[in-house]
Amino acid sequence: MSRGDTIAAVASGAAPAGVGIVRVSGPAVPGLAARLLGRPPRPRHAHYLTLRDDAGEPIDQGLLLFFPAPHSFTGEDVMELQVHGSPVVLNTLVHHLVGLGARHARPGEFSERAFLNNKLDLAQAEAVADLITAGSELQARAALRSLQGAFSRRVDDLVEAVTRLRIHVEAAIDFPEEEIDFLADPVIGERLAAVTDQARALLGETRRGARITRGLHAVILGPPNAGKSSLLNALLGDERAIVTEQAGTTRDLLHERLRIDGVEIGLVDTAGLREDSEDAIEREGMRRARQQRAQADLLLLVLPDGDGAAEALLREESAGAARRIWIHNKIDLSGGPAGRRDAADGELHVGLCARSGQGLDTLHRLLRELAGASTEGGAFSARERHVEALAAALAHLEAAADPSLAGAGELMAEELRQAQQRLGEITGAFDADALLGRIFSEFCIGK
Ligand SMILES: Nc1nc2c(ncn2[C@@H]2O[C@H](COP(=O)(O)OP(=O)(O)OP(=O)(O)O)[C@@H](O)[C@H]2O)c(=O)[nH]1
Ligand SMILES: [K+]
Ligand SMILES: [Mg+2]
Repeated sequence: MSRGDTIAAVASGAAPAGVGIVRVSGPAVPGLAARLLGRPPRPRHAHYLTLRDDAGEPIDQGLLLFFPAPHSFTGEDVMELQVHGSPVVLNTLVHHLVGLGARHARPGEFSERAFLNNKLDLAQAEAVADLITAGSELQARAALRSLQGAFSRRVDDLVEAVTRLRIHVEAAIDFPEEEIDFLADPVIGERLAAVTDQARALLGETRRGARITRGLHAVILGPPNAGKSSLLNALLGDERAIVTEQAGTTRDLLHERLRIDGVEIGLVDTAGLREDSEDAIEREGMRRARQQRAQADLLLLVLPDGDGAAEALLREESAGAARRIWIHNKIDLSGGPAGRRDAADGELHVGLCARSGQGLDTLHRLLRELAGASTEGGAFSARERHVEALAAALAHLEAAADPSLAGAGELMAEELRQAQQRLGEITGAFDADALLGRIFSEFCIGK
């Protein structure tokens, strides 16, 4: 199926590079290919050719590959031109193709056509973007699983189960003489409970997938001079932050990326927190630190080992936080043990020495687990958008299962219909033009 016009763009990454690729998709492709080659192209064959401009001047020599519809990325006739990865050559070539009737592709337009031609569903198309921008092996592997349909299949299974239930309930409404019996049937309640459990399980995995895509965001908090910047440097294995014995050394936020065994974690160093300060700069630093706290998936709470007042301050400062690891630093001074510590609060506590690195391996291991590496077995990537849609679908399923709805077939059917609708948004099973525009505009050109 074709979208009418033919689009062209550089599809390869930053030039200069050894090879660059121009991708062309649309009905004009066979004609364009024949014109460039001087004869019709053979499908999926690497033709070696000299590409020439209108005046017959050579632009470059390279390869032409033709993928006839529907067996191509977009599902349309597609041509890929492999040339030298020179920005000048690539731009000249695209310009030449535009002169021959193609149009510059918009960002994400190739993927959008793939979606519109049913080559990919929406979640898979998003996985293409997430795979391309993956910053770690874990993210890349998870995105590839979603691209291959691991996530979409789970959503489709759930849609199928909701649909079957809906048909059942709506049939009962259409045949009112049987409605009473039918809606009292315990099988309905059981099936609804099973579908709700299925949705809840998938929501959990989708949240994990979104966390993998986003990458874990950890914020280091603690009183002045606790060794927060020393810890950041020790984790990164690099003297990124300034460390001095002066309390209040760090004022600004320092954002860094930490990679542990193919897992990526965002780390933020912050100004030391204390009750109050006369210093306007320090106060602003504390305000920024607290602002970061709200956005964190994980707080690394650093305190001098054995400092009860610091611990009390941090309990107050981190109340209601998502997840926290307590880091009892400077064990060389306290004489406390390195590594995991059992604590009455059941939370994660680690003794370490940021200066020597003692105990750091334990922290590395914990971070790696919290970042999702322990869920590697089959984890798929997802996005916040998917989490929201699934959570909304689950709420409708729970509403349908509400005992007060027993016997109210229409209300139950309506909740199921809405659950199905929200699930359909994930894979794009339902028409949603506004949604498409938003999703594909975030892609880069050539994708
Ligand atoms: N003995 C010892 N000193 C440490 C350790 N970690 C950090 N320090 C020292 O503690 C002092 C403060 O360290 P920083 O890393 O600047 O502490 P901070 O929490 O970032 O301080 P502010 O940015 O001022 O809030 C420095 O003199 C560090 O060398 C440790 O494990 N043992
Ligand atoms: K300091
Ligand atoms: Mg500091």
